[in-house]
Amino acid sequence: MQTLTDEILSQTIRIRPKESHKGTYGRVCLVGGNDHFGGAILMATEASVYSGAGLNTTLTDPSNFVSLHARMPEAMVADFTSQAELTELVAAANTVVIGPGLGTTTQSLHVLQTVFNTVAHNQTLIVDGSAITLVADKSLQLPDAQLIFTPHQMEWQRLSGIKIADQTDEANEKVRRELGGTVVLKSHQTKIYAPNGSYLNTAGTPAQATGGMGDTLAGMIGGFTAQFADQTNAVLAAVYAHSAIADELAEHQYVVLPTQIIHQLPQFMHDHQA
Ligand SMILES: NC(=O)C1=CN([C@@H]2O[C@H](COP(=O)(O)OP(=O)(O)OC[C@H]3O[C@@H](n4cnc5c(N)ncnc54)[C@H](O)[C@@H]3O)[C@@H](O)[C@H]2O)[C@@H](O)CC1
Ligand SMILES: Nc1ncnc2c1ncn2[C@@H]1O[C@H](COP(=O)(O)OP(=O)(O)O)[C@@H](O)[C@H]1O
Ligand SMILES: [Mg+2]
Repeated sequence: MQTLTDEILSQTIRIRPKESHKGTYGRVCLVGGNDHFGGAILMATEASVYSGAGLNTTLTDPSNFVSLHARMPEAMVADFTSQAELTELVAAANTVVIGPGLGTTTQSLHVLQTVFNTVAHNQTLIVDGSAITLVADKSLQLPDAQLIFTPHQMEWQRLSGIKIADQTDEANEKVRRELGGTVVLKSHQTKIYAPNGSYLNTAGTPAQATGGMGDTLAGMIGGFTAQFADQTNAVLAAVYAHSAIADELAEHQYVVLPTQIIHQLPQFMHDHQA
């Protein structure tokens, strides 16, 4: 297992070429946020926007439209209960993030199944939060896409069948191979099991232990994978940046809020581009 260092940032975050436009930096679709968990998809969206994804569209419950527009005029919004909008927008994305605040109702399942039926082999699909729980509970068949799962330990227990106490590298890697794709197993020391090897994130702080922290990471992974060509490095850099920013803030703060990490992103990425 390799330990992540700040080298992953300069290996991943590129100085932007002059001749470029929003289309150069990827299209992200974020799907989630039911009528109880609007905050989750709001944070994921804000994290993708602040990571620099060129175009961001959020598919959510209409009850979240006003708050999304008010906080983030940069993002477009659409109704995830409309099958037509969902399929059209998801099909046009480079990266799709599904799960933050999606919930586990029949409607949530319908949205997830539609996304799974729509995504194609060349698209990156980040499966987070409720989407992981639904895949596990309903034994859903996974789509043929570039899959990135972002479970915390309890979600990984549900998805992999491995109890938290038994989540060894060997057992985790075996299930990753069966699932295909990459697994970001979140904890106080997040581990990333990728097709090319596994990585340990020693950055991060208990000041991060607050609701919405993972929703924010999912949005960052969305923004990074949409912009940066090497998909594994994009995931690793997002995980590392999320924790490294928190560590900097925690030098002077007891708790670090997800939105504070998000607002530091443009400056942090500026300081680590190469
Ligand atoms: N503001 C919002 O709208 C928020 C919405 N959220 C959404 O709520 C839904 C349910 O997610 P939850 O994770 O809260 O619920 P879950 O029921 O999936 O998992 C939480 C449970 O797992 C346990 N657990 C064990 N190890 C853990 C670890 N390493 N990290 C985290 N939890 C661990 C916790 O003690 C807790 O009992 C998701 O869709 C999520 O996106 C949450 O992110 C909280 C904030
Ligand atoms: N004690 C801790 N030390 C370091 N990182 C932590 C700690 N507690 C939580 N985190 C990080 O916070 C995030 C929590 O994700 P998650 O549980 O999915 O949050 P939510 O679903 O509420 O957004 C993960 O990235 C995890 O690594
Ligand atoms: Mg979560």
